[in-house]
Amino acid sequence: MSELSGKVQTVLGLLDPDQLGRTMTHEHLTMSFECCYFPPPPGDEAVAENPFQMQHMHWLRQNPYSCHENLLLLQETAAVRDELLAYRKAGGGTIVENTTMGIDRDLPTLKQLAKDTGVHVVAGAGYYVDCTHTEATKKMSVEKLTDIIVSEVLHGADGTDIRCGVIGEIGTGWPITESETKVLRATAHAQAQLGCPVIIHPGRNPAAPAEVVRILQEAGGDISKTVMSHLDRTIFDDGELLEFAKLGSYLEYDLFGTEMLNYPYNLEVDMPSDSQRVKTLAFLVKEGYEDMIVVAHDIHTKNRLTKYGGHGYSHILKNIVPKMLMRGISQHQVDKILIDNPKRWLTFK
Ligand SMILES: CC(=O)NCCS(=O)(=O)O
Repeated sequence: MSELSGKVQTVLGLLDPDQLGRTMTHEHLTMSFECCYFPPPPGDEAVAENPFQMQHMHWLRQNPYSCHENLLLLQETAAVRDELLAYRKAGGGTIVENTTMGIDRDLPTLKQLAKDTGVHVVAGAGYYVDCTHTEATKKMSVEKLTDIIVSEVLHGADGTDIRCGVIGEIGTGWPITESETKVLRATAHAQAQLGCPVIIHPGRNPAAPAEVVRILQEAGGDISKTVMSHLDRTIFDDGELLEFAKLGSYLEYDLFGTEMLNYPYNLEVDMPSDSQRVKTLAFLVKEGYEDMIVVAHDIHTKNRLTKYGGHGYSHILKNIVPKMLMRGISQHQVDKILIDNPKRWLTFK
């Protein structure tokens, strides 16, 4: 039996799962999202150049990806430190930090933030979406990719001895590219060796999550220890959602706090409001999936920090939990979503 078995691996070392407490399963504390820059609507170029003023906050919420500076969360470590202290005060215990290779993962900063704030931080291994894969990555065999991912969990990543405690977010688009498929197979092989949690960023198409599950399953992955992220912008039809839920992955609603009229990466998508997200959670609970739901904010741009008038990392604990209770999700079920489900997922087999 490995020393990881029955434990959770944080950036500060192994932890007894009972110590995790309330857990956000998909956040970023330091990263760059430059890879996904989207040009501003015609005529808005000047606002995009100088966005951080009170009168531009609504514009930033509507166009978060159209301003280079907004994509540099890695410049905000001091603000994030304050946010994590507030998160602890609000009853938070753990954050899964999903930054992988390609979007400026910074493990020493994560370790320092965990030390400074007392929040447990679990870091992510592996690769983000295809456009961030280097030429060298694209040429690697599945075996080589597997070795790298395994090493990030067992020995440390990015030239440090800081170990990742989860594989992901593993980035995939739609359609899934050849390089992303290799990374998914490597993820499944590494998971089979390590018995570790996996988390996936699916492409923006309702068929994408099930296709990822198919590839992982075929390569020997454990879907019962896999989180499917971003369902709030991916599957909208209740019937399709229940079909996907039957495949057995954790179901993650992780864009709490995001309200956006035109989702630039797929204009077909109507981004839900927080009220609609809570309604979907209540639906899934009613259908018997209370043991499979996990939640987060997926903060990946500056404007979502409280420093810039955003909702911050405590929004779910402070505002969404009361709304969940009001909409018929019991305290026991809320505790499953915030504590028990993340704990089960994050514990190595
Ligand atoms: C960092 C990240 O991948 N966030 C998800 C953004 S998306 O618009 O929901 O794909």
